[in-house]
Amino acid sequence: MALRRIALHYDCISPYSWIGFEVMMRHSRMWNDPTVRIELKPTFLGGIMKGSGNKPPGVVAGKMVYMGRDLQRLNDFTDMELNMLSDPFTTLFKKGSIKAMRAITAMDMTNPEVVERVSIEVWKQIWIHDRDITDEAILMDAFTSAGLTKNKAKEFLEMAGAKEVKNKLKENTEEALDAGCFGAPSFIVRQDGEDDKMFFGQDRIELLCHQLELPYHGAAKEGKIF
Ligand SMILES: N[C@@H](CCC(=O)N[C@@H](CS)C(=O)NCC(=O)O)C(=O)O
Repeated sequence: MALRRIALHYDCISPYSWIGFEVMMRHSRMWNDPTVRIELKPTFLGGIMKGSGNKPPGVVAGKMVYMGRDLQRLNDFTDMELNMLSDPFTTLFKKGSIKAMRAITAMDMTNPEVVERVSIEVWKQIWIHDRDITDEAILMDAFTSAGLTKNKAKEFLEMAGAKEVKNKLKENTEEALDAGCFGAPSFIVRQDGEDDKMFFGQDRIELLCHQLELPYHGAAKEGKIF
């Protein structure tokens, strides 16, 4: 069978991206299918919002309240321990995630094997510990918790300022916009001879599986997301 590629566009500022990432990676391991390739695409959600003319759910008061409840329900359903942020407005809209996502992009360009572990540790810092991921010391903690040496972690933080890295993050973001993305996580399915198909949300992995005729193994397996 011809190769099916699934581009997973995510941003660590987005808790739903974390869930989508874990669920997709678990499915990929369970499928163990050489005709399916997951391509991790660190993306800048702020750029997606701007480029698509969308607004983050948090700017609508009711959606922010709902998101808090939704995350709690997701915790109850899985073994995740997501916390609502103590100051969501500052964390999500003033501080953002660009430095973290640029550093992860630098890893993707040079050491892609660390991207999965590091991304998860960055999500933990913000969405479990409510820590400031614009602070380099917090990012260092995340990178070293993922197994990087201090020197290597520092190197990636420095690389985050490089033009090629900034351009690559922009490129991933534009690629998502071109496919019609307006939020995260987004999954773009690519197959030779077929139009690209975009799926928005961790809760649409079931439909993605149906589209690709791949087994869906649930949002959580025996209560575990991982
Ligand atoms: N139902 C989706 C919601 C995902 C979601 O709300 N993502 C936010 C970022 S954390 C977003 O991009 N929202 C844009 C929108 O809802 O239009 C899911 O469960 O994954």
